[in-house]
Amino acid sequence: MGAAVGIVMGSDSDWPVMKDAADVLGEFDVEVEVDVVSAHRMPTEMIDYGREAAGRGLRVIVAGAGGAAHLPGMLAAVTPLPVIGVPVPLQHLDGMDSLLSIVQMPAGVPVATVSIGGARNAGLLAARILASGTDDDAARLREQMVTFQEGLRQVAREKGARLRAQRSSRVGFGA
Ligand SMILES: Nc1c(C(=O)O)ncn1[C@@H]1O[C@H](COP(=O)(O)O)[C@@H](O)[C@H]1O
Repeated sequence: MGAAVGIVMGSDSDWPVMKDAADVLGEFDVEVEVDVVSAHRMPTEMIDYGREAAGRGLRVIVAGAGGAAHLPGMLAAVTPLPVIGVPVPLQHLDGMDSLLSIVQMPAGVPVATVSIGGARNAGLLAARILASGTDDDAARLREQMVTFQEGLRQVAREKGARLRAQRSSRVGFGA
């Protein structure tokens, strides 16, 4: 089977952030494709990518960009697929510029925006979208997601236990 999720970014300089989306989807055995597609620097290829994505078998697009981040919104304008936008922090403005560029979409053109640098959550959201289907693969993904959530719960419980143990071992004033 071909890739179910397309992970694209405005530049290869976004990869250290965007890699987290590919990694977590790998943990869920979801096939991905990765590429650089820039709305600003290669507008015609970007439009082609968005227009052809569904026909090529992709089911979700994760798009990351920094600064004036038009890529996720422009892809959402030309594809019927769900688009998840990842604001990539650059040296200036800490990613707030990118966050606002991605999140403030006009009515009718939704982009599911994650936090600044939140590519791992973007990958997890893509997995959840795939898991909402009615096919066998969706059922497998749902099961895997429940196991993953159980792992999170376990880690949080251990954090609480550590904190409680730390406090109970302290004696004296201010403990
Ligand atoms: N925001 C966009 C778009 C776009 O939205 O089309 N294309 C490139 N970029 C961003 O420019 C930043 C700097 O890129 P370079 O490192 O290549 O100079 C990257 O974060 C990229 O996502």
